[in-house]
Amino acid sequence: MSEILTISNLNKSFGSKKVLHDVSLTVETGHIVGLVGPNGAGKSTIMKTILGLINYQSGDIKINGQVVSPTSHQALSKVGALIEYPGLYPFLSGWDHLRLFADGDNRLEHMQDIVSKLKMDGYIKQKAKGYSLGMKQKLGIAMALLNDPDLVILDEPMNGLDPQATKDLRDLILDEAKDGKTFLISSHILSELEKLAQDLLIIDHGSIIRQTTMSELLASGGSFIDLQTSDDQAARQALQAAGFELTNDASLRVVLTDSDDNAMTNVLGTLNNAGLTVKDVKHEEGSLESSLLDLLAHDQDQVKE
Ligand SMILES: Nc1ncnc2c1ncn2[C@@H]1O[C@H](COP(=O)(O)OP(=O)(O)OP(=O)(O)O)[C@@H](O)[C@H]1O
Repeated sequence: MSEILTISNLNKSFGSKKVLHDVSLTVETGHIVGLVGPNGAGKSTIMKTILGLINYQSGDIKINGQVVSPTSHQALSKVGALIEYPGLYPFLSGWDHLRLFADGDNRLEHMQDIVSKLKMDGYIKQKAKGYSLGMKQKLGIAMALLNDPDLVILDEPMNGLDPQATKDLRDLILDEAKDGKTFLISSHILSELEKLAQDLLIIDHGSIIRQTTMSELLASGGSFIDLQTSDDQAARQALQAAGFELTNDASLRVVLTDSDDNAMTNVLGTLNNAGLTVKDVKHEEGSLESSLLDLLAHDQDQVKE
């Protein structure tokens, strides 16, 4: 496997405020990588430094082995990006925007192709000043993908997209990744990222607290049995007395361990023996959201110590 992007010991301050602390990460060629973390953690700042849009105090950013900085852009010729909101000219049409950005021999073909894939045919010839948030966002994504980049950096690309447009974008990203393109995507819509990303970079307070794969993180989130009974308080006591681990929240949730193959039977048997009626039961796998919240809570505890 080769790495298309490597960042080593990146430090960035705005005035006296330090926002990136020794950030080191790698992005494998052809992978879809999610960059996740709380508001203000430093996701956009990392993306902007990768794109040479802002300077940094120390560290090293390389794309395909070439250094990137505000004064060294060569490697960025094969990078497409959408950061925050796309800067659009209100009196030009979407098609005009694409024409301004399109490069290479088959540019008209590429433009039509991306317009069709993102289902923008109906309004692409209209002036951008009349576009909705989602239409603008799609145009920004189209511009990022237009010139067949090797690496695509998307900051909150699902912002403003309706469910159909979100699915269209997901399918497009998955298709492009199959053809070997690499994506670095930040998003707060974790359920969407869960369907897309195979690798994850988790950032908190300007530091990468974990670089992992989606499957590894989800597996670490465990699985559960969620229950509703005729008397949840009595059910909690009966299950705890029988040795089951329960989560501390208000719901009645049994934590499953790998070693317990008959957990469902045993849980239901325990409740039955206690004379309780089970009204609802669900087997739930850990989600990206729950795994991430656990990790961030753990990081907060370490910051306090
Ligand atoms: N131009 C700037 N001047 C001063 N501080 C800035 C500037 N840009 C960002 N910051 C600060 O840097 C920190 C990281 O911001 P950044 O926008 O990278 O976070 P983020 O993870 O993208 O957040 P969000 O999820 O809210 O978009 C924040 O504390 C922010 O206030």
